[in-house]
Amino acid sequence: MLSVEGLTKRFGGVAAIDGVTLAFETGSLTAVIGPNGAGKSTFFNLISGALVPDSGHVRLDGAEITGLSRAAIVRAGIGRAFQVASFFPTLTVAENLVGAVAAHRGQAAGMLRRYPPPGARARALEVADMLGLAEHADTISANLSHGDQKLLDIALALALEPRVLLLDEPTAGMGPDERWRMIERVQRLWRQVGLTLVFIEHDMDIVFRIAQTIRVLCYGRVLAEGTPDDIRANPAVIEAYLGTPHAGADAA
Ligand SMILES: Nc1ncnc2c1ncn2[C@@H]1O[C@H](COP(=O)(O)OP(=O)(O)OP(=O)(O)O)[C@@H](O)[C@H]1O
Repeated sequence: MLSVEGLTKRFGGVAAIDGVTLAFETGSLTAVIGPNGAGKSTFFNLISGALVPDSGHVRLDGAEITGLSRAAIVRAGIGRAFQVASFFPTLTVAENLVGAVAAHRGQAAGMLRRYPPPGARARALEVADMLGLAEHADTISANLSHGDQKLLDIALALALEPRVLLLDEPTAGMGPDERWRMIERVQRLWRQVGLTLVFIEHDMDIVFRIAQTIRVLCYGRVLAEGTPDDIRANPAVIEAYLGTPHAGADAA
């Protein structure tokens, strides 16, 4: 289980995350939602080690990971895919993934194109297949569609064999069709790998359709947590975020 306790991060006078205590059950699929500026990205930055909290704890299966380096947190089992793509655009999908697999195994990254370490390409192709990218294995990454570039970003995080995967707005910037294709792939991946998956999402149709549980942040604090049904009916969430009772309520 991933848990945070009393987590706090201030930027000047603003408490972006303010005494947040939350838990994410092993193997669960959770959406983190909230208005702009609620602290969602800061929350992910604190868990993944991009930011160090002012106070509080982050624990994975009881082990303290607070304040560890990003690399140490990845090794502990927390992966993250970003809103902004993080691959090498001039390399193919497979080459990018071989690099990630090899680095994760502590193998030298040099000479990878000509001499990939034994087993690394097979594992890279397996990961590509999990995200539906197998047919693009030899495509130069820069030539992928926007949606496939986001899938590659997730594949790169997956190559590091995380137990927890954080996805920051996986459908950002996508049209409706591409958006649902992405969500279907993410959901399939979650089922297949048995990950603890936590995602930030602004599209409430997606959130209510796929999340098992939802955590709502507002002004850096936990406004509500519960099942999609709990959240839809929560007066504080409706007032602060959803506006009217959610129209997509029957979609789930
Ligand atoms: N590096 C920073 N320096 C100063 N203030 C910051 C920094 N990062 C975030 N903040 C502030 O912290 C608060 C929370 O920001 P954060 O980006 O975490 O919210 P968010 O919920 O992810 O927003 P959005 O939905 O718009 O992405 C905001 O008031 C923001 O201006």
